[in-house]
Amino acid sequence: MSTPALPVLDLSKWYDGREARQVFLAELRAAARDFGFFYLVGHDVPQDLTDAVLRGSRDFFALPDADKLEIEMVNSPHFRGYNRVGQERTQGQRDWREQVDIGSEAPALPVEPGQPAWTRLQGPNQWPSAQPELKPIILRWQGELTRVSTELLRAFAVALEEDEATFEAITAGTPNHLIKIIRYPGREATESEQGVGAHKDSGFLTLLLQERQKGLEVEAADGSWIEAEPRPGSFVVNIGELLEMATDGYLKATVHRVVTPPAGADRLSVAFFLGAPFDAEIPLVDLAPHLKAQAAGVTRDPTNPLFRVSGQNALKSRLRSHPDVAERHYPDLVAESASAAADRAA
Ligand SMILES: O=C(O)CCC(=O)C(=O)O
Ligand SMILES: [Fe+2]
Repeated sequence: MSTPALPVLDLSKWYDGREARQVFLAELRAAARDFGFFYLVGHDVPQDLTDAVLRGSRDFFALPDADKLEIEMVNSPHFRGYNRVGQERTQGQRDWREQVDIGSEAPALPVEPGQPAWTRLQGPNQWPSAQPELKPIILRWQGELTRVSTELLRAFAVALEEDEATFEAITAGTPNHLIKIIRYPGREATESEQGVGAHKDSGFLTLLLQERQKGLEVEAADGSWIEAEPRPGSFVVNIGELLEMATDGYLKATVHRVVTPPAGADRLSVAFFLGAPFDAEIPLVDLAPHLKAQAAGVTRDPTNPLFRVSGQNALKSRLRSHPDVAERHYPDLVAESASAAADRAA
């Protein structure tokens, strides 16, 4: 395996006495500031579970279309379930991938007048009846990755010279997350190469499991693209827009994309996005002056407003990525944003 351009961090150092912890924190700060991306090893997620997740993912995508479409996302007001290739969009362009979205398991809240629209994001997942073994595997995965990402967020707080519990409002109780099981089919190079278009992740932290095919690319400070090849036993970790916002840009959310594999190959990955509970306000960390002096501020993008309430951010991202779900389950909001756009154009 070639030497990776992105740093490799070992989470076992965080648990391994004071000196090792200090080394880990310095590495974490540097990786987060220089790239916003790193590989994580030493995380203690059992290999047999990782293998089962990858096998279960492969088995799902090998099911007949009818079994996959049984859990099509458009059935779900909570944006859970299966999307066919080309169904999802990034920056208005079709992504060449099929995928299943699975969130925190919770009952849907009653839809009542006056409730914010994002309360409709909470709800049950859709599970394929043709593959009953998938649900217990993914629920175990949710538990393990919640443990790792919660611990990482504690480490980030300490690396920022804050109390370990700074982000407790995000991770206490049942933290909010989204798992995306993704398959990128291969394609002739003459077609679009957009597996997923260039974007930043919208949550706090992302932990990505890659199978064997490369394709993930990370934007470097000079605008070039760094390949983040699969490394067995590791996760690729990156910072999302909410952690950038919480730290006034001291930690940064980095743009990345996936390039479609060549015809005849395909690529499998499983992403875990740690978000904040929908009703949580994003905490704004009051950084020590010497850190504040290095904080770049939050990137402002008029086409991508950031909100303090987590659910508002989550709904914004979901409506943008899944216009079919938006039209079926949120017609009021679609009409509202169309008229706001018309007002702006007038
Ligand atoms: O599949 C991957 O490697 C990355 C996917 C990704 O960046 C995303 O879904 O946000
Ligand atoms: Fe991403």
